[in-house]
Amino acid sequence: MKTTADFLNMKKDGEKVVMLTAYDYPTAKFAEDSGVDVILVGDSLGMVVLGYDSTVPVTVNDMIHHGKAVRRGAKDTFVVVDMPFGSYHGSYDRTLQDAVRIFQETGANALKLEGSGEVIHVIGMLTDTGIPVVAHLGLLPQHAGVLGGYKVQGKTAEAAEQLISDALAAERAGACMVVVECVPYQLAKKVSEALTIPVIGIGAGAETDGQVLVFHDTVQFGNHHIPKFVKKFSDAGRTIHDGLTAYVEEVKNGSFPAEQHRFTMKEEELVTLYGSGKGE
Ligand SMILES: Nc1nc(=O)c2c([nH]1)NC[C@@H]1CN(c3ccc(C(=O)N[C@@H](CCC(=O)O)C(=O)O)cc3)CN21
Ligand SMILES: CC(C)C(=O)C(=O)O
Ligand SMILES: [Mg+2]
Repeated sequence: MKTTADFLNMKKDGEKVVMLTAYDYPTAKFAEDSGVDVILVGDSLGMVVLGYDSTVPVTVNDMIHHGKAVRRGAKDTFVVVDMPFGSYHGSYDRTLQDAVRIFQETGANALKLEGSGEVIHVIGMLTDTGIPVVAHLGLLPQHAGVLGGYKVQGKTAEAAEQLISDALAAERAGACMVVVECVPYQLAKKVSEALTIPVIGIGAGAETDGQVLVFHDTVQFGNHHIPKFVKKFSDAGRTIHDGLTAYVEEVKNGSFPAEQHRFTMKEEELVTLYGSGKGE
């Protein structure tokens, strides 16, 4: 299992950190077997596996349910779990209670929080408690309602400067990693150069310390909208569709199940059952 210290060294050595989302046991196993460095149990699960049209309806219990399955599937991979909408903006006590629950019950190695401002204090508070924290800046999907949709962030010099200072503040507060989502590549590069901790990009170009993608986008699992910044590395959706239409067709036309898919009763049992050797 890699540690936060290993990720710092990877950045120093110029080795990219590969992060991928997973939400269940088999996907976590695939991710671990493929050599992914960090698995993110993203609240994007609300959209790609629960069918909501944003991440806002996702609950602490949802994150725990999926986080536990991922942990069981990837025992040797660093697992980060997203804190869901509204779970870290209330009182200190409630935030700590939710964070401790997610961290203890899932066995995650770190929690991820979207935003800056007040969230910087929360990063410090959780780090002081002993919970490693990944910061998430740029496009904040939990703020889509306020931001007016999923739009590229940090496009003006002023917004870019703000994002750099937010990233520095997150690092000072103790964050072990930063995810920057949907920002111009020139800004992502500047942020990566400004920080000691690894900066993981999504829709942020190639000049970050690592990349993260949503599993269902990477392998085209499902017929959801796939953002422009995604490369489709395989076509699982097509493979699954082809397999299932063949299944339907073969049941309908009687070619499945075949002889090798059935069980047979012995001749003497058939004699007892039917009084003759004919079970057919
Ligand atoms: N399937 C999936 N993939 C993701 O990467 C993802 C989620 N869901 N859900 C949570 C957030 C939301 N994210 C998104 C979703 C859509 C766009 C998108 O459609 N962006 C536009 C560009 C918008 C612009 O030009 O300002 C695009 O065409 O890609 C971006 C990020 C990233 N995360
Ligand atoms: C898009 C990534 C960074 C994320 O937060 C998620 O999958 O929820
Ligand atoms: Mg998320």
